[in-house]
Amino acid sequence: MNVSIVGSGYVGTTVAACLADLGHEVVTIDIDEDIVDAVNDGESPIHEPGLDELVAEHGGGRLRASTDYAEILDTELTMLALPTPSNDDGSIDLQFMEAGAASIGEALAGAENATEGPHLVVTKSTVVPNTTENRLAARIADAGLERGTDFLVASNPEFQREGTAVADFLNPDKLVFGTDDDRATDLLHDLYEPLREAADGDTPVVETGIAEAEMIKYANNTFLATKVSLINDIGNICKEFGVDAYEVADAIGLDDRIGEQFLRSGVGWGGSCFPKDTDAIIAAARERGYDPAVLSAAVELNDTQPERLLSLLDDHVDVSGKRIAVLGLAFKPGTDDIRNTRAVPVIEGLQERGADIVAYDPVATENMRERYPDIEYADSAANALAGASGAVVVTDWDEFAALDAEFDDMANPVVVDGRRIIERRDGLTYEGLTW
Ligand SMILES: NC(=O)C1=CN([C@@H]2O[C@H](COP(=O)(O)OP(=O)(O)OC[C@H]3O[C@@H](n4cnc5c(N)ncnc54)[C@H](O)[C@@H]3O)[C@@H](O)[C@H]2O)C=CC1
Ligand SMILES: O=C(O)[C@H]1O[C@H](OP(=O)(O)OP(=O)(O)OC[C@H]2O[C@@H](n3ccc(=O)[nH]c3=O)[C@H](O)[C@@H]2O)[C@H](O)[C@@H](O)[C@@H]1O
Repeated sequence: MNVSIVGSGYVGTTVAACLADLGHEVVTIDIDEDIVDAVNDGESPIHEPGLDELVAEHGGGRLRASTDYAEILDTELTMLALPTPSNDDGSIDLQFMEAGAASIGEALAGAENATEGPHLVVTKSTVVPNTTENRLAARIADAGLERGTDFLVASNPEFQREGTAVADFLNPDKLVFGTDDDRATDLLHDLYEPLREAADGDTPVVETGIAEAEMIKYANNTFLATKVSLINDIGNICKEFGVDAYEVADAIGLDDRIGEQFLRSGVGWGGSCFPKDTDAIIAAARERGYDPAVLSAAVELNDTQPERLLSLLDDHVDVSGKRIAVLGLAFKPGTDDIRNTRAVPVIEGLQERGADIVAYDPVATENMRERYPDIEYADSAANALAGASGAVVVTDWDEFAALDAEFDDMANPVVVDGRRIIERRDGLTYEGLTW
């Protein structure tokens, strides 16, 4: 199939490179010329394990990039993989999606569509229910086009995670096709047929309405975020009783109805999606007169975990004027992404207390330096710990599990672990956040 993808960022590039690898002819359209040049030169514009190899193999061949929306005319369907950030009040900001949809409309209106039948426009980005039909279809139609005759719309949300995006896309737990037209459903089946064949054909396909598909994505992300907040709530209770929340989580995870994943309690969830998607669906619900009590509590609890971490440190050290090590800055291990990382409230809490911060992360230091240029950054965990009067662990990087003698070089060996990654041992004052 000939496929176009508007937006060549984390999702667009990953999906494009994987679809090219599965045999489709794919073109990505991006306004950023550096990204377009990189893809055509066979270089991945983003860091994801396995993506460099796929872009190197197909870039400039079955995978091309362009700044020209007219490229969509030679394709059977166009996916929108544009950003959906938050407005100041937490609601979804649709400016990028509406601009992309308007450009698609202009391209479709301005030239003869080379493919048979109405062009299919698929929302890959995460958008609140009814956005595709009410907002995006309307922007496409603004060019003088008629939905149903000139174009169709559908929703096909994406569930990949950062750090494992290629593997997640190629081996999904499910595919969700939100359509209101048989031709749209058939095209999505054609698109994913090679993926399902490669995955032994047993990937479940959920055929549903467009708004249902949009809501499935929010339900998925907010359920997982709430699951982590719930285990953090339970973990905080455990801590009050001196009970190990990880032993409790391991046991309850054996119940199939609960499941073992997303039960790692600690300093909370961050990243480019859980916080913005939770805020967006809460804002959209409130706009319609419903206040989602559980989701609001999940956010509130997530916001308090960093302060709980710091109050445990306060129990052992008066941090004012003292050197305090922050281990881990990325929102999770395996990425240099610091968007909504829990390290930010931890750093700000330490600054409010007058601490002298020294931070370390294996890959995210430069990103954090842009945000906080005035704090000290160490080039190793050992150098961050040397002379420190206390340390907090924010990201569960594997290398922190190997730390041992490095704690002996601290001025005062106190560690508060927000991710259950450091070994408790003699000579170290160790506090786990929920154990
Ligand atoms: N990052 C992730 O792991 C996941 C993200 N999502 C969702 O996918 C969507 C996209 O997210 P990311 O890929 O992370 O965004 P991103 O910010 O990495 O990429 C967006 C790309 O769109 C380009 N762009 C902006 N305006 C444009 C326009 N008018 N025309 C053409 N290109 C334009 C930008 O230059 C950028 O390269 C969001 O809705 C997000 O919630 C869903 C699942 C996973
Ligand atoms: O919509 C998205 O962008 C994506 O958001 C998340 O993926 P991601 O944010 O990349 O990372 P996760 O592995 O889900 O972790 C999110 C946060 O939760 C935290 N977490 C996760 C699991 C856990 O048990 N405990 C915990 O604190 C992580 O440390 C991290 O800060 C979802 O897992 C993906 O399915 C979804 O596609």
